Amino acid sequence: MRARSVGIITRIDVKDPKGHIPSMVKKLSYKAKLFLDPVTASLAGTGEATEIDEMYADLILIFGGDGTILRSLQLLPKPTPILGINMGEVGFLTVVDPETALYVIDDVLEGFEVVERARLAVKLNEFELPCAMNEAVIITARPAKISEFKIYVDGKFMEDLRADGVVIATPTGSTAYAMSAGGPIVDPRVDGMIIVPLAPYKLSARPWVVPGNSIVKLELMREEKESMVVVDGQYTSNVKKNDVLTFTRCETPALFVKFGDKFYDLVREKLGR
Ligand SMILES: NC(=O)c1ccc[n+]([C@@H]2O[C@H](COP(=O)([O-])OP(=O)(O)OC[C@H]3O[C@@H](n4cnc5c(N)ncnc54)[C@H](O)[C@@H]3O)[C@@H](O)[C@H]2O)c1
Ligand SMILES: Nc1ncnc2c1ncn2[C@@H]1O[C@H](COP(=O)(O)OP(=O)(O)OP(=O)(O)O)[C@@H](O)[C@H]1O
Repeated sequence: MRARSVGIITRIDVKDPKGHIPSMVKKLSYKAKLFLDPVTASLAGTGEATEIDEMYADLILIFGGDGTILRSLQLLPKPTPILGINMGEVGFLTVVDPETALYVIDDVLEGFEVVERARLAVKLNEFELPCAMNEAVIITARPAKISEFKIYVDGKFMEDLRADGVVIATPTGSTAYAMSAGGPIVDPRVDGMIIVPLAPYKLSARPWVVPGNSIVKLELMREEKESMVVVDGQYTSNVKKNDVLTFTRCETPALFVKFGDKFYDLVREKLGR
């Protein structure tokens, strides 16, 4: 693919002492039509800004950490290839080092390949929530309270759990919250959905991996204990007894610019610390 228009999104509290972001804007302004989010426009000293939900571009550059990628994915108006430049702490999804970004972009503008990453569609009863790149977490609204729910896969009863909650993750999200909760690390090329109980009050409870095209349903059982569903740490909604959450594959995967095959290096280098 080639990019004739590029959107640039920057983490709100970014620190950029070396001026990587204004340099990128200047360089790209000769090569492509640019859409700058308000943070980027202010750093670059240009008057014109475009909100993320108005960025109809061929390519999106994101200066930030993983949270900035997750947030942008929920706001972008159409599926667009993303290249993340790490201006955050961990940067598992932001694979380009800011020191090399100006060189990397030359190659990318010559043409790039796109990798699809599966997302999760989340429904609360009949109401569609934003698709999850990492996961949906169902968790008690009050700390140190226990929730109770039943999980079904393709109409078959899987198990009932009393627990703090449960994480339903994509393979991409397997290295995030799901990993911390004891779930397996899953290569993102695997077509699967990961179900990880959070502090289950049950000796036999274990994480599950089910096929990526499964229909997973979760039914809340307890009346008096309110819970929440949180999508990618960005979107939150309250859930209550008899609510049913449904998880399926999202029709629109996330698109990332292919940048080496770094998954195992990233796991070793970023999560092994
Ligand atoms: N105990 C935990 O591990 C825990 C708790 C809450 C949220 N999270 C994760 O945080 C994400 C939201 O990110 P945020 O930056 O807005 O919140 P945040 O600032 O609280 O950061 C959470 C951390 O998770 C890392 N992370 C996010 N996605 C990742 C991925 N796919 N692989 C590896 N690491 C990843 C981030 O780099 C960051 O260090 C959620 O989707 C959830 O996965 C993790
Ligand atoms: N323009 C913005 N407006 C509002 N919130 C933003 C904006 N940019 C970033 N954020 C939020 O700020 C938080 C911190 O950003 P981010 O996760 O990118 O950095 P980080 O946590 O240091 O990096 P990492 O996730 O790689 O460890 C995230 O929750 C993100 O959603």
